Amino acid sequence: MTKPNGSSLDDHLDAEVARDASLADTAATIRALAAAAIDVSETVGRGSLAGDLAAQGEHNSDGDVQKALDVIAHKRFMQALEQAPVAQVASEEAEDVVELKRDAPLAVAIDPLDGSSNIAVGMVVGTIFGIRPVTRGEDPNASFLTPGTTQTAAGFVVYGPATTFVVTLGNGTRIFTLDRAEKVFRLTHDAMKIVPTANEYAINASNVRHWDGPVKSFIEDCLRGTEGPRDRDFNMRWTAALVADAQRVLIRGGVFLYPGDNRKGYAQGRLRLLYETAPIAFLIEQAGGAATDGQHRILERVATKIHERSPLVFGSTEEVECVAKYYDGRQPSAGRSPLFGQRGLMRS
Ligand SMILES: O=P(O)(O)OC[C@H]1O[C@](O)(COP(=O)(O)O)[C@@H](O)[C@@H]1O
Ligand SMILES: [Mg+2]
Ligand SMILES: [Mg+2]
Repeated sequence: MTKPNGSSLDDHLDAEVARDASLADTAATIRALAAAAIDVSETVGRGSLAGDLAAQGEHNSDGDVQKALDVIAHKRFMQALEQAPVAQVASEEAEDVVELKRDAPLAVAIDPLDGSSNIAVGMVVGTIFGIRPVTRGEDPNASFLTPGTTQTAAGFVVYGPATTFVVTLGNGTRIFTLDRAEKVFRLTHDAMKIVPTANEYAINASNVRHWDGPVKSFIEDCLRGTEGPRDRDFNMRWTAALVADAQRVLIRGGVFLYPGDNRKGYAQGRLRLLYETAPIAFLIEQAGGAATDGQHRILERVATKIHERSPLVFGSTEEVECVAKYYDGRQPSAGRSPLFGQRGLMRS
């Protein structure tokens, strides 16, 4: 049994290992990641006093320019994972799989610093990770080319006004908040339950002209509010850090979309399957929500390469299901009733 609010992440991990002894290595890895997160939190908290954390460096695996904080976080988390029972790491900030302890049982996919565009403006950033068993074989990527259902744990850290550590080991999703004085993560949100429906959506609406028909129709019907088929008004939020949007959805529901679109290189959206969408999907499902690529469950998706992207729609079950209806034609208003005349603001 998990201890009440205020109990430490360590206590929770002990309880999880008592429930299932096979989680001992996973728990040890989470402890190492949490210690590193406290260090990264301190650097983020110093802001510009820590130097130019947004200073630009090399290009990473995805072609994004690495910022100083991306590199600091990558190094600190790699250092942590070297001390854990981890054989392989797939990091956003490393082109190839990094080999650690040869005979160790686990593989970790990590986005050391999520929300990089927020660094320069002192806004929320985070870290995302997914842990899965090692698959031994010829292919050095083999451990990561398995469905998200093989994850033994997933989590993310939000470096915001408070630093939070959000984690699941397959037995519910919990939020631990950093007690800065004692340098301990303490339980603040036990066994979370995402409300099945809510009037809030998150999408980067500047991409409207690039979206496909179902996404345009879904968002347009949200915008039409009580005058449209949804018959209720919606609010919109976009933090530009997946971790912060995910934490909001966990706490008060809603739906997040980063779909594929017709910009060059964005057919599968922007987010990476192994260290962004699959861990978030595990956490969301463990809190009673849903996570799809628009139609299909993210956790069943299998990567073919370590930096593969995937579309992501997650949140309150009824909202995620509603998006699927626009994709498969079950939503009668999909493709008609435009906002402005015959041709909608967002429909081509
Ligand atoms: O700038 P956009 O297209 O709105 O994308 C924002 C999304 O990109 C990300 O910043 C991608 O993460 P990285 O910063 O790790 O590359 C997400 O956190 C966020 O949801
Ligand atoms: Mg990211
Ligand atoms: Mg990143």
